[in-house]
Amino acid sequence: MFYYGGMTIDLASAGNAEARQAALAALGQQTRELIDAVVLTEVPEDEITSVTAELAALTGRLRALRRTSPQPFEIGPDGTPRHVGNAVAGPVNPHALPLIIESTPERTVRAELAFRPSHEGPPGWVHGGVTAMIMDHLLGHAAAVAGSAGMTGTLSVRYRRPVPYGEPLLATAEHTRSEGRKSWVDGRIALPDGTVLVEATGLFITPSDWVGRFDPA
Ligand SMILES: CCCCCCCCCC(=O)SCCNC(=O)CCNC(=O)[C@H](O)C(C)(C)COP(=O)(O)OP(=O)(O)OC[C@H]1O[C@@H](n2cnc3c(N)ncnc32)[C@H](O)[C@@H]1OP(=O)(O)O
Repeated sequence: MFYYGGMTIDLASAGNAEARQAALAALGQQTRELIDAVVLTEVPEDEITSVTAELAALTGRLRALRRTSPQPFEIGPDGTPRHVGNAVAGPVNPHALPLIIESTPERTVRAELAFRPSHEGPPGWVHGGVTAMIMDHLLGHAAAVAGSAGMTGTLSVRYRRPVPYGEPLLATAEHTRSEGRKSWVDGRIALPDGTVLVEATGLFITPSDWVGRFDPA
C-alpha cells in the first residue's frame, strides 16, 4: 500500500496491478512519441525552451515515488513470462521498440516491427547497433521457447542491406541445435517481400543456475 498525492494505491491487488501496467505502458508509448517528436521538431527556439521546462516539471512528478530498478520479470495472468521493463520488448520501457514476439507451433519466433526516426544511424537508415540489439533479443527468445533459455555468448551479424525506418519489416528466428548448455540460433530482419536486410547467428549459454528454471510449458 502506497500513499501518494492524496491517493492510496494498493499495488497488491491483481486487478489494480493490471490497470497500473496498462497505465505505465501508455506512458511508455507516449514517451516514445515524445522522443520522435524531439528528433523531428522544427518549432522555434523559445518553444523548445518552454517545452524543456515543462518536461523537467513532469520528470519531477514521476520521480516523486520511484523504484530502485525497472519493472521485474514476472509471470502474467495468462501464465506466460513477461518482462515489461525489458530494453527491447518491454511495453513500459520507452527505450523498447517494443518488440512484440509471437511463437509458432514449431517453436520458431516472429515479430512484425517498424523502426522509428529516433533509431537513425547512417543518414536515412537504422543504426546497426539497434538492429543487432533486436536480433540479440529475438534470437534469445527463440532459444528460450525451444527450451534453451540462455545469455548471449556470441552474436554475429551480417548487414546485407541498409534498414529503413517507418516501414513494416519482419524479424524471424529459430533455434538450430544445442550441445549441453550451448545453443545456436539463426535469425534475420527482412522486407515484407522476403528480401533479407540483416542476418544473425547467436550462441546462447544457459547459466548453470538457469537449468530447468525457464522450461517452456
Ligand atoms: C527467459 C527469457 C529470455 C528472453 C531473451 C533474452 C535475450 C537476452 C540476450 C542478452 O542480451 S544476454 C546479455 C549479454 N550477455 C551477457 O551478458 C553474458 C555475460 N557472460 C556470462 O554471463 C557468462 O560468461 C556465460 C553465462 C555466457 C557463460 O558462463 P558459464 O560460467 O556458464 O560458462 P562456462 O565457463 O562454464 O563455459 C560453458 C561453455 O560455454 C563456452 N563459453 C562460455 N562463454 C562463452 C562465450 N562468451 N562465447 C562462446 N562460448 C562461451 C565455454 O567455452 C564452455 O564451452 P565447452 O563446454 O565446450 O567447454
